[in-house]
Amino acid sequence: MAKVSVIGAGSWGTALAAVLQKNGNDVTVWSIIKEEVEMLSSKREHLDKLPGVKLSEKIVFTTDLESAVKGMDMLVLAVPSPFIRSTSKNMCPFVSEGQLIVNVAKGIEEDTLMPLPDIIKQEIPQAETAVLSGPSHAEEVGIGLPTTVVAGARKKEIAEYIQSLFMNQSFRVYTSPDMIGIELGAALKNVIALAAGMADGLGYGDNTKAALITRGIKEISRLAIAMGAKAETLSGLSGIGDLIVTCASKHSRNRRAGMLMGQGYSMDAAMKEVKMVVEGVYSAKAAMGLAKKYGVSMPIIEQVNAVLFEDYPVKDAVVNLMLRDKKTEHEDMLWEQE
Ligand SMILES: NC(=O)c1ccc[n+]([C@@H]2O[C@H](COP(=O)([O-])OP(=O)(O)OC[C@H]3O[C@@H](n4cnc5c(N)ncnc54)[C@H](O)[C@@H]3O)[C@@H](O)[C@H]2O)c1
Ligand SMILES: O=P(O)(O)OC[C@H](O)CO
Repeated sequence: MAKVSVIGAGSWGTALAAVLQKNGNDVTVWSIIKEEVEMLSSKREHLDKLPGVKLSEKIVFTTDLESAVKGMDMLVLAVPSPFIRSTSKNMCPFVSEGQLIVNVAKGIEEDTLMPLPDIIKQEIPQAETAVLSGPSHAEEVGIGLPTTVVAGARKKEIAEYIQSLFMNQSFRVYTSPDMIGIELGAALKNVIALAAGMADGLGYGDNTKAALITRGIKEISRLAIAMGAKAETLSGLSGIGDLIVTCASKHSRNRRAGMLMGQGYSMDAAMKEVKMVVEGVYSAKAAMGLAKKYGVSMPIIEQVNAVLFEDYPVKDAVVNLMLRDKKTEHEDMLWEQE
C-alpha cells in the first residue's frame, strides 16, 4: 500500500490514522504537542479526544515534521482550521513537487475569506491539494460504524488514489471533481449547526430543526454556487449529508456549543465548556464576509453572527427569522402567467 502521514493528532486525525492503518498503509501521525505524542506512543489511545479507540503498535507518532512529511505518498492535513496556515507554512520546506496533501479540516479563514485548500496552495505552491469530507464523526469512525465520505481532487486519478487508500467495508469513499463545493459545504454547515444547537438549547422541537436544516442548505447552496460550486455537491454527502449529521448528532461540538448558548451561555463560556475546537464560530464571520462579497442573502448565518458577536438574544434572533419579509420558497420557480 502507501506511506501516509496524518498531520494533526486530535480526534479526527487519530480516527483517520486508525482507518488508514487498518487498510494496510504505513502510517505516521504528527502532532505539535509533545505530551500528545508521548501519550499516543505509550498508551496507543487518545485518552482525551478519542477514548476507547485502540491504535495499532505499527503507527508511528512524532513531533518531527520533517520526517513526517518527507517521502510520504499522501499527507492528510487534520489540524483544526485556524492552524491550517501556520502548519502549512511549517510543512512547506519538506514538501516535494507534486506531493499530495489531502485537507480534512473544515473552515474558512476569517481574515482572508479563503477556503482551506487555497491557503494550503498559497503556503505550499508545489503541493497537489485535495479534500476528503462528509458526514463523519470521529467517535463513530473510530469504532468502525458505517460511514460515507467524498474525496475531491482536480483529477480523477488523484481522487481515485485517495479513495483506494481510505476505503474499506465500514468507510465508503466516493469521488468528485468539485473541490470548492465540498469545502464550502463542510465549512458552512458548522454555522448552521450552531443555530440548530441554539434551537435545541431553547427547547424547540423537530419542526424547528427541520426548518433550519432545509433553509440552511438553501443559503449554503446560494453562496457556494455563486462561488463556483455545483448544486449536486450541496445535495450530496459533504453538503446536506454533513449538515444533517452535524445538526442532529450528540457528538457535534458545533451543535453542543450552540445548545449551551441557547441555554444562556455566552459564546466564550460555551467554547470553554466544549473544550474542543468549535469551528462554526470562526466560519460565521467569514461566511458573512463572503455573503456580502458575492451579494447573496444568508439570513440564518446573519442571525448566528448577531448572537455570537453582538450579544443578541437567541430568542429574538429566531423571531427575526420567522418574521422576515414574506418570501416564495424557491426564488427561481416560475408562476403560471395570468
Ligand atoms: N472530530 C470529528 O469528528 C471531525 C470529523 C470530520 C472533520 N473534522 C475536522 O478535522 C479538523 C480537526 O478536528 P479534530 O476533531 O481532530 O479537532 P481536535 O480539537 O480534536 O484537534 C486538536 C488537535 O490539533 C492539533 N493542534 C493543536 N494546536 C495546534 C497548533 N497550534 N498547530 C497545529 N496543530 C495543533 C493537536 O494535535 C490537537 O490534538 C477540524 O477542522 C474538524 O472540523 C473533525
Ligand atoms: O463536531 P463538529 O460539529 O465539529 O462536526 C464534526 C464533523 O464535521 C462532522 O462531519
